[in-house]
Amino acid sequence: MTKEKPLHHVVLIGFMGTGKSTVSKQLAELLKCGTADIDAEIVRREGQAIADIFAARGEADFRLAETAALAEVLGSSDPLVIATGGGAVLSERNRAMMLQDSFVVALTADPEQIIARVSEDAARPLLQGDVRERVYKLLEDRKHAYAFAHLTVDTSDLSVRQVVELIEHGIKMRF
Ligand SMILES: Nc1ncnc2c1ncn2[C@@H]1O[C@H](COP(=O)(O)OP(=O)(O)O)[C@@H](O)[C@H]1O
Ligand SMILES: O=C(O)C1=C[C@@H](OP(=O)(O)O)[C@@H](O)[C@H](O)C1
Ligand SMILES: [Mg+2]
Repeated sequence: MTKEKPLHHVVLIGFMGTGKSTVSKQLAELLKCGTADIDAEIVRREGQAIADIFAARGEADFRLAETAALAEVLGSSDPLVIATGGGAVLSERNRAMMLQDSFVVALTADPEQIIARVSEDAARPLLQGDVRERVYKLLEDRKHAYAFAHLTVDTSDLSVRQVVELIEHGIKMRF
């Protein structure tokens, strides 16, 4: 009988504005482990802001940089809480890497909550123009994209602290 490999990292997936970046930092504090945000890693590796990579090099190039950053971070020997960008799950290769030795948590939120949260920050290149229209269109395109997670947390009516505690509980149940 083959023994199941222990899960090393916690990976947060989910649509833009569901709270991945914010939750990852607080969850890492609670779990007393390191943290990484793939968007921040891309900026560090490429020496360019996310919006500038989209504008100057296009989305396909951004996705290549995203896969490279994800592979590097997942290779860390220290256990990490990892916030991905909302589109990282669109690649089969990325999904396979995430499932290799990580506990994958999907964050969700109602469309109107997402719109309210992302409207505070105009930096997301895929939400330029009519934010409401863009969010509804992308939510439809990605409606099944986050279903591969081990655990899904609807953050709509929860504080960041409550989300963090639910994930901690889910991790305890899993191990
Ligand atoms: N549970 C929550 N309740 C209210 N606001 C939240 C919650 N989680 C995140 N936010 C806010 O929503 C915005 C987007 O959060 P962020 O962590 O950047 O999301 P993501 O990384 O998933 O795009 C931020 O202003 C953040 O403070
Ligand atoms: O959903 C997406 O395709 C994207 C989400 C963003 O991250 P957040 O989900 O953290 O906003 C960032 O990676 C980029 O703007 C593309
Ligand atoms: Mg983020």
